[in-house]
Amino acid sequence: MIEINGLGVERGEFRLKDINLTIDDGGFFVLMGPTGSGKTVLLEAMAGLVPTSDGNIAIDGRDITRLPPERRSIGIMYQDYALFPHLTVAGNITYGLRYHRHDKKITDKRFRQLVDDLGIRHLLNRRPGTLSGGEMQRTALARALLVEPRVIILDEPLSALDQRFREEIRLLLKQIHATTGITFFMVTHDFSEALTLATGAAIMNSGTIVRTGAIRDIFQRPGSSFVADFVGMKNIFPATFSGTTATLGSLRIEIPHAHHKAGGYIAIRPEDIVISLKPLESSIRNSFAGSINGIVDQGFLYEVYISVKDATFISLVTKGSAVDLGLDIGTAIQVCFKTSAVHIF
Ligand SMILES: Nc1ncnc2c1ncn2[C@@H]1O[C@H](COP(=O)(O)OP(=O)(O)OP(=O)(O)O)[C@@H](O)[C@H]1O
Repeated sequence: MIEINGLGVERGEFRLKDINLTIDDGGFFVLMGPTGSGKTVLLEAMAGLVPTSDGNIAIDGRDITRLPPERRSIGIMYQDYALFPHLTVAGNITYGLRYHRHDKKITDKRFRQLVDDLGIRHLLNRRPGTLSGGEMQRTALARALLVEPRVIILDEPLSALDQRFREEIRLLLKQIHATTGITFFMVTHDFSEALTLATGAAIMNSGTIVRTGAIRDIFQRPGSSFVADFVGMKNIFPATFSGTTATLGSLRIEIPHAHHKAGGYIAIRPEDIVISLKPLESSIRNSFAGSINGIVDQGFLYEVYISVKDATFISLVTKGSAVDLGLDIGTAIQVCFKTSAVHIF
């Protein structure tokens, strides 16, 4: 278990203040927050790369706050991978071992297993400059894992990859997490990534943690307007699935592809919900009759709350359209969204 109590860090003008987190053993913890909120500073403080000014960090009850990085049992994989250009892939992967006492026989076996699991055996003699993004990533991951950390810290590991590799590495991370029992602590900006990987999450803003909990809970009950705005997806509903249909109370919602999990959630971004006075004659498959039960002024836009049977959908509407449509409380309105706008998790 990782326990962070009242942690403070000073970096120039920036302050990380009173950080308190508890992360269970073997969890997959995700840290999110706007740019500049202090996520990297927190990771670096945990890894022992920047000094702390207050509080402490313990792993399994052992206070590591003053220990040097190599004695913390924490592996870190940086956003830019930080591979050494003059070393081969093999040299990069084994680099960390020089700071760790280890049994050569066991480490050699582990090395072979890791390069096979990560599919990089054929790259061992290459230098980082000749590798693709995905290959650099796997090399960095192998380096962080070879020293057998209790915790692995990943700073936006998927952000530099194109969509195809992201999916692949995401699965790989999930698999490594499941098979090694290592606790993962990952920064990401990607909500679908967080939703598929995380067992727990924290949201940061301006150097403090503003919300912790299960990621789905954070989506459903943000607890503050900052978190609600940050997570952005406001239309989140529990649903059951059968083929390409999600059932939400008495509503049947068409979804982009067949989904076979019995229970789960669907989410639709408010900007993806179109409203009209009559059902739309178009390819939009989801169209439901409802009535307006709230309108909130958001500056350039109105946030319009529409009740449809057991659910309330939120749509973002420009002020011009609101006037054109004559929107008011009680107006009967059609809620429409494409199947591709339905996110499933
Ligand atoms: N060495 C430093 N000296 C001064 N200020 C720093 C230093 N390192 C970080 N900061 C500042 O601390 C703040 C938090 O930076 P940090 O890199 O942790 O943000 P982040 O949440 O990881 O952002 P991003 O999502 O963009 O990676 C920023 O304002 C940054 O400029």
